[in-house]
Amino acid sequence: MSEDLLPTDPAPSSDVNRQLELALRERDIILGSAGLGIVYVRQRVILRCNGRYAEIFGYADASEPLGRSSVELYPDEPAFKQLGAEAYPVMASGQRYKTERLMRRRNGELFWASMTGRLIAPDDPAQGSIWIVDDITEQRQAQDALAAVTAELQLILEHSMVGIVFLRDRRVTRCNRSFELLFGYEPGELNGSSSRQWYLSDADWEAAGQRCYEPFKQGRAFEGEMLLRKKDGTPVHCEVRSKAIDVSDLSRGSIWITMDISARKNAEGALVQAKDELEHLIKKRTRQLQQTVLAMEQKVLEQQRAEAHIQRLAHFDALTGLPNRVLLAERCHQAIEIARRHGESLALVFLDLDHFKNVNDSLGHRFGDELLKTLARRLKTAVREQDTVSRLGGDEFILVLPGTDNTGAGHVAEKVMELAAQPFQIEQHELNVTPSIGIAMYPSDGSDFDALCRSADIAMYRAKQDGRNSFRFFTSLMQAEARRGLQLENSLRRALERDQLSLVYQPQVSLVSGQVIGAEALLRWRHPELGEVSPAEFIPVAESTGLIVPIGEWVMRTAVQQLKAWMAQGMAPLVMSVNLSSVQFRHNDLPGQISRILDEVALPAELLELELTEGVAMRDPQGAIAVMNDLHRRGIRLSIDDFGTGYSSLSYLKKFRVYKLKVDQSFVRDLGDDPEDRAIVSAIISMAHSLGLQTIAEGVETLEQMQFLRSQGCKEVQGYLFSRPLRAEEFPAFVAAGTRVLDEHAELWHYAI
Ligand SMILES: Nc1nc2c(ncn2[C@@H]2O[C@@H]3COP(=O)(O)O[C@H]4[C@@H](O)[C@H](n5cnc6c(=O)[nH]c(N)nc65)O[C@@H]4COP(=O)(O)O[C@H]3[C@H]2O)c(=O)[nH]1
Repeated sequence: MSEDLLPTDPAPSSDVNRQLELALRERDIILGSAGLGIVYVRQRVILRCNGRYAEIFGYADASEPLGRSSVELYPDEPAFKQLGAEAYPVMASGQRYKTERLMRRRNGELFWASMTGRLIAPDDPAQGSIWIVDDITEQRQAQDALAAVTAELQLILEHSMVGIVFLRDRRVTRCNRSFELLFGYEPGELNGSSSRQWYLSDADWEAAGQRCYEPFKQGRAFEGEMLLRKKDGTPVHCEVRSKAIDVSDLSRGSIWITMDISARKNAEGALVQAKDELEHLIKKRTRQLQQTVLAMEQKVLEQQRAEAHIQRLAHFDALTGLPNRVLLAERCHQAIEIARRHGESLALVFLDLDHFKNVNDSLGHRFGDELLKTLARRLKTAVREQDTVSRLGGDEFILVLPGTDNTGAGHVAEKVMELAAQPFQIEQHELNVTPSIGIAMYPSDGSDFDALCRSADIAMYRAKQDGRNSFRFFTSLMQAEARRGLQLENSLRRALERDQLSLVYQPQVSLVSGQVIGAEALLRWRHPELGEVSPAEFIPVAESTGLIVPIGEWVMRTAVQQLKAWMAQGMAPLVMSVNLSSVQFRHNDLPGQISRILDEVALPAELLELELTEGVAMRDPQGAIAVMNDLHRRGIRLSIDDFGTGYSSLSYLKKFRVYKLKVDQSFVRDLGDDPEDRAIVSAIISMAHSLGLQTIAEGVETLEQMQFLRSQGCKEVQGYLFSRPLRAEEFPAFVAAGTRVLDEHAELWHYAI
């Protein structure tokens, strides 16, 4: 190998030669075994090289390159020259020249070579140079790869969107721009600084260090969210992922990948808030809905109740709970239908309490209501399951009794009379009432509900007329009378305008002086077809239709005009009594109306006397007292007509501004043979005296009656004994002859006196 590298020199002596030869051999062996290529080049020609050199450049052995131009070893001539230009100045200064270059193998392949060259004689470059060459292609490739990876990593680091920081001993060794931007630092500002600065507090910093220690030690990544701070102190939510660079040596530090999640956190916060608000809203809405639903349920319930109530009201009487007229009509229609199909009869019983109004007026509606409720309960006990007991209103009840004939209806009516007759104990009061009952039968008295009602009503009315407290079956005669009532009503409407009304005057005589001291005006109606109609028949019709108001005014005006006319004819003044219906009495401005008439006629008020029945004060005693007071103030006299027949309350009587009581003719009629009537009449007269009231008795037909009345202290009388009601033109003559009547009975008269 030595000959491969060095020129063979002649040996100076055998020993010396021998030693030199050995030394050269050692050197050759060393060079030959060297792992690096070594070449001796002079004047661009390869003079010597070792095996490794030949191997590197692709020669078969170390002898093959010898004598070849070293230029071939370069990629091209310029490369060769460039090396020469760079290397020879260095080598000429005695230094080694070191470079890494691309060189060319024998097969033309380029490879990276590290080359270290030195001139054998720096002062004589022509002596050539020795180069140590190594094939570093693999190393360069590895370096390139590493550089590429490093560059890539650098790229990643620099352009990563997330912040990346390398810490050692918790100080920044390196970080990317994103990390700096994340925390608001200038480029490079963080290098070498402590990580403490982006923690909010020492405690946080310590805690973070402790939290990541364990994962680092185990080679795991630490992951978590942290609230950190920017350079200016602004808090920033970060997601952090960190790992020790070398698990076996934690002192080599760690890498931290940091991401700003403030936006996400804010969004999450906003989301949580929005969710909370939504939940709150939903809860509120749910509450509202629940309330609405509740309110609606309540409303529906109320509606249902109201409907049920309306339904009940529509079909049942609120006071007694009995079916009302509507339901009664329905049931009656059904019952009639069944009766018609089976050819059966049916009874409709109309019940009305006598003088029930008095209970209400005297004790109050509460008592009246209680009485009606009790009566309703009693009535239900009187009938069968299939019967209907209903209340029409007021004190009117109707019973429908399917499959009932006259006998059965009569029994029920008697039973009802009994039940109604039993006293009603309401609070501390024991009340007694009597019913008047009318019965109509299907099919004889009506083929439908309305017709049966009308018939029963007529029958009931008849029961009342016949003295009340009784029952009557409807008859065809009643039908005729009812028809007449209707006819009267229609005719009465035109009676005034057709001048069919007139007045007659019944003299009133003083039992003290025997003189005619007054006249009672009594109304007469002469109908062209019906003839003379009794006021007892048409006055109730006039009252029920309200016609009594204009008729009454006419009576008043006619009566006072008549008195005025008589006086004008020379008759001594006397008192004109005019009957006043309770309907008139309740009419607005009665006192004013009477005063106007008196003014019109220019008659002193004290010559007019108004006869009121006891009933006028029943409905509204206080109002009646006020009207009486008003009339009294105007100087108009008041008397109570038909005294004893009504429902007088003595306590009210004392307050009434009346000056006279008129004893009803029903008591006078039987004075002769009824001790009870005598007792009543004497009681009325003495009571009147004790109240400071005068008395007049009506319907006096006999001397006995007159004598009795006079003996009891009654001062005035009227009746057929003295005179029937007279026509106006007859009256003055009677007054003139009046004493004659008494004269006829002068003996008795004197006896009586
Ligand atoms: N049996 C008998 N009867 C006698 C006797 N003396 C008089 N009468 C009659 O008895 C009635 C007395 O009148 P009244 O009690 O006010 O009863 C009156 C009165 O309540 C009412 N009335 C009559 N005219 C009017 C009027 O102008 N206005 C009002 N509101 N009612 C009147 O009609 C009722 C009946 O009147 P009249 O048929 O005129 O019947 C009169 C009269 O004709 C007698 O000795 N024996």
